[in-house]
Amino acid sequence: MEGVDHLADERKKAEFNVEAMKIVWAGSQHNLEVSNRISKLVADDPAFRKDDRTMLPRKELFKNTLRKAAYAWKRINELRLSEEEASKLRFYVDETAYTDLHWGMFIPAIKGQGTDEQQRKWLPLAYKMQIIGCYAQTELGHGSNVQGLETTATFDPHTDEFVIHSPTLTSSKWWPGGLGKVSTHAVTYARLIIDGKDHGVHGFIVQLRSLEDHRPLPGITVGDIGMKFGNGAYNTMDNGVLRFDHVRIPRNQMLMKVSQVTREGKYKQSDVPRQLVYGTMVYVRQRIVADASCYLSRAVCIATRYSAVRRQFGSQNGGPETQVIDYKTQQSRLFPLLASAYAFRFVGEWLEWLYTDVMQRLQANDFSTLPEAHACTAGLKSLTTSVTADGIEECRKLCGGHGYLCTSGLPELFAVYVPACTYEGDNIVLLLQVARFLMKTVSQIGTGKQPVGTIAYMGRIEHLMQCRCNVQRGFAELSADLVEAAVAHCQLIVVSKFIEKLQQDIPGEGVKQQLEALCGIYYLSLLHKHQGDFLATSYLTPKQSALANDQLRALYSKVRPNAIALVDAFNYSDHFLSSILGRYDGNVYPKLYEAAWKDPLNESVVPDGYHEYVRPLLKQQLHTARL
Ligand SMILES: CCCCCCCC/C=C\CCCC(=O)SCCNC(=O)CCNC(=O)[C@H](O)C(C)(C)COP(=O)(O)OP(=O)(O)OC[C@H]1O[C@@H](n2cnc3c(N)ncnc32)[C@H](O)[C@@H]1OP(=O)(O)O
Ligand SMILES: Cc1cc2nc3c(=O)[nH]c(=O)nc-3n(C[C@H](O)[C@H](O)[C@H](O)COP(=O)(O)OP(=O)(O)OC[C@H]3O[C@@H](n4cnc5c(N)ncnc54)[C@H](O)[C@@H]3O)c2cc1C
Repeated sequence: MEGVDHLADERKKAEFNVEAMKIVWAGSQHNLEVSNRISKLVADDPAFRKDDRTMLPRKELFKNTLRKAAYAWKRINELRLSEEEASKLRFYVDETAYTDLHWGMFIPAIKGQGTDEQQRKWLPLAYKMQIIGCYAQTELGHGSNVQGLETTATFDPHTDEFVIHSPTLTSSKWWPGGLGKVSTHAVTYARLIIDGKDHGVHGFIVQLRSLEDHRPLPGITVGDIGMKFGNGAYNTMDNGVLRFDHVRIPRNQMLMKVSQVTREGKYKQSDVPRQLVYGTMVYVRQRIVADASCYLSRAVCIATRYSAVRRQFGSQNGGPETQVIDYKTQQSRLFPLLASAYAFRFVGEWLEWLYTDVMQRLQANDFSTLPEAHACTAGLKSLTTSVTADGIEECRKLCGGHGYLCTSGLPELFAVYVPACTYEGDNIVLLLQVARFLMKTVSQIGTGKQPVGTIAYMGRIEHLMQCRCNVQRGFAELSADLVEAAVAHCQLIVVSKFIEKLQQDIPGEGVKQQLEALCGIYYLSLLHKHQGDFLATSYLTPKQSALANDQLRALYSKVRPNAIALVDAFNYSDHFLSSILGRYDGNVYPKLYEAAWKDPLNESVVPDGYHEYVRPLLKQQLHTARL
């Protein structure tokens, strides 16, 4: 029934102030106000419709994305939105587009690695979208191994230019988002060669397409790499292939904050670590952690609301059947994901703080926290994206058969999200970086150096103090175990940041209690999952392990009446969720029924192809039957 809130009874059960929880989730009253305003602006505008996305053929889908991106930009200018509001608008438009890379990587790369002069020249053009840029690092042959990139940038002292070249097929740039069909410029990573000497990988601003007719400039071959996983999803993005045939760019288009090439062809390194060339990746990994909570919470919101609507078995004396959310098995799969969404929100907030702190230190030439920032961004990116991708798929299963329909919103959410486990650093490769950092720390503890920050706890572990560890020896052989250690380290960060959040003043009736319950679910479910490790290492006795499990079940019961309100606190509009199963009003069945009839296959009663391919079969059966 239209207008009826089928989840009203569930909402009445809430034992906390949902509006106050919305503020906690948003980060502040101000953030909540901006989110409300901008999400409504997008939801109310039919130009941002997205319910047909999974049905559109690629070319139409892509053109539609271009239209939406242009329209979003028009609205941003008409309404004079601030940078914060504009980025919220792109978030609520909820369609992966070339603009993500322009704002998310091209501009940050110039800001982070360009000199003041370079920033003055390029940023105003980019901010006004008079040029559109992408981040062209990965090649056909190498993605993870950045030092293995093959594209060359050879300095020509006669003309004061770099010659950008793709010497092999495997050196073709491959994957950069926005490159395939739209970008006019790319921050391109290439090996710097001066006088035959290879100085390693550096960033260069290279124009790819004419600003007049959008054709590739001489020496440039560029296109899209083809369809990707799922319908709609990441296919709104033009991930591209790019080859250079001795393309010349002026010397001042090498990004020169970290190192410089002089007019005479001298290579000079600033007094900063060369790893700052990787700075854009650190920035984006930090953003990806913040995003993980958004994706996971969307899936959890859909699965929680639907689990309260869906009933199976358990009818007593002709009464209603049991809501599937009341099954302990459903709770034990769903509530740890609900808790994870909140946990990732808070660790994302903390990581943003850590990143800002590192940036401020770098300004003051203090590079001491860079390795920790690299380990935290790499490790948390890996942990949160893996859990989120698996969590979205679990939410699909929690919704039974209907979860498999595109109208549930879950298949597209999974398809668009799952590459986050690969892009911006393959998750295993990133965990190996964390493992390396941990092993280095162990070796330093042995020499008496006290670890600080997120590794301070290692200084309190007695047996680590006796360790004499060489990072290289045995590392490869033990890498699978070291990856597990890296995950455990990252989980510890997530748990400790959740606990630190609870130590803050959190206003709103019952809000803190709910967060305490969720925090308990987060760490107790981890403890339960890994109880074998805890028992094997005697960190827990079997009795303690059993008690922890009892406590976990008790927390599920505590959260159960609050579950719907806890997902309402994410404050997602029906437009943003784009899911019949996750509708705010829970009016699932009539809407599923209605939507089925809107499928293009149902436009005609007899399908195209019937007369060619089905009718002859039936005729043949009639003939056989007569025989
Ligand atoms: C609103 C904004 C939202 C933006 C969101 C946009 C989303 C758009 C969606 C998708 C975009 C996707 C874009 C991409 O995928 S871009 C390509 C990303 N590529 C990668 O991530 C490659 C992964 N590989 C690497 O990062 C590295 O090469 C490495 C694997 C980490 C290191 O390899 P290697 O062992 O060869 O190391 P090096 O010799 O290069 O360096 C050794 C020392 O440096 C330290 N290190 C490495 N990386 C960093 C870093 N980033 N920062 C600081 N320090 C770093 C490393 O630990 C070594 O240190 P040590 O002390 O041990 O010597
Ligand atoms: C949707 C999408 C968007 C992207 N956007 C961009 C972009 O805008 N710009 C850009 O430059 N790039 C982009 N990329 C590329 C992306 O960054 C790389 O694909 C990613 O860094 C992984 O590198 P790879 O493909 O070389 O994987 P590989 O390293 O080849 O990984 C293959 C397998 O090998 C394993 N492996 C690799 N090295 C090791 C090791 N040392 N030890 C153990 N196992 C190892 C990995 O775990 C994985 O299982 C994008 C990729 C995708 C999927």
